[in-house]
Amino acid sequence: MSRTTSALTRKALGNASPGRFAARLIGVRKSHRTPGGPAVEALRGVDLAVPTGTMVAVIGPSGAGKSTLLHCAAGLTPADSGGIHVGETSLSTLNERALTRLRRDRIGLLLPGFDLVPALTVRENITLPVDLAGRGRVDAGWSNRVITAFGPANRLDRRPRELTPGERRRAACARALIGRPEILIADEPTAGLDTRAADEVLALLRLAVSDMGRTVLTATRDPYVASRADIVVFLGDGRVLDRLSAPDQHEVLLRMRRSESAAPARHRRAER
Ligand SMILES: Nc1ncnc2c1ncn2[C@@H]1O[C@H](COP(=O)(O)OP(=O)(O)OP(=O)(O)O)[C@@H](O)[C@H]1O
Repeated sequence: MSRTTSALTRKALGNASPGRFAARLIGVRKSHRTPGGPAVEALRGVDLAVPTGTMVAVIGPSGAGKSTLLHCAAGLTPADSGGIHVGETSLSTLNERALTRLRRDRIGLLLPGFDLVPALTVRENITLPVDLAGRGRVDAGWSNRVITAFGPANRLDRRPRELTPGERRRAACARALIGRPEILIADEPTAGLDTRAADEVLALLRLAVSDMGRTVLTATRDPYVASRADIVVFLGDGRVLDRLSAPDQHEVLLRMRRSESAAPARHRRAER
């Protein structure tokens, strides 16, 4: 993206009318500092808009900055510079307490390592966030919809170890949806699953958008997963390299290859 286009994109994103976007990142930069080592620039000025009621997939190779982007969008990691908005709220205006409340009330998280609690049943796992936050915050109708969306009713009173890996991931997905979040942020939601199980998880994410009116921001390395999104954003070396609407898998693969071959040249230019 040229400097002028990027500046225009930032202006457009910054002026976006309220409600149109569930999340916006405007010129976000983020470096990771390691003790004694050089800082790693994970995001180098990322502009990204996630339209309300869509599924947006960020795709890129390992180290492209996908997880850092998702963590910044979720308010889990502060950006070094740039703007991050969830709905109309600018994260930089929030203190730690308000940020915690925003994450609890408005964002659903499906992140690696967010495993189910082994001692609880599937139903208890799914409703855990609302039970911890205090009953009554979410209406029974919504809870029932989410529990039904998880899938087989006869699995609800089982422990996580009795489920298939796909069912466990779907339960984690339902748990992320139970608080009726404006946006569900899912990092590699199908990682480690076979095609069938991955399809079941993707079906639930699609349902969250089409039937439940949620917005999904996800990250993946898998072109098939990305092709199930409404918009695909290609990330490489901490930059947005390309975007694609209404993707098909073949086109995602083509653009991935194109982005990957363009990235080193871009990188070389930036270092001069
Ligand atoms: N906590 C951290 N400390 C130091 N460097 C980090 C940290 N987290 C990420 N990085 C570095 O930042 C860059 C982007 O990492 P990130 O995990 O965001 O990429 P990714 O696209 O999600 O990769 P993957 O697909 O492998 O998860 C990488 O070079 C990574 O090594």
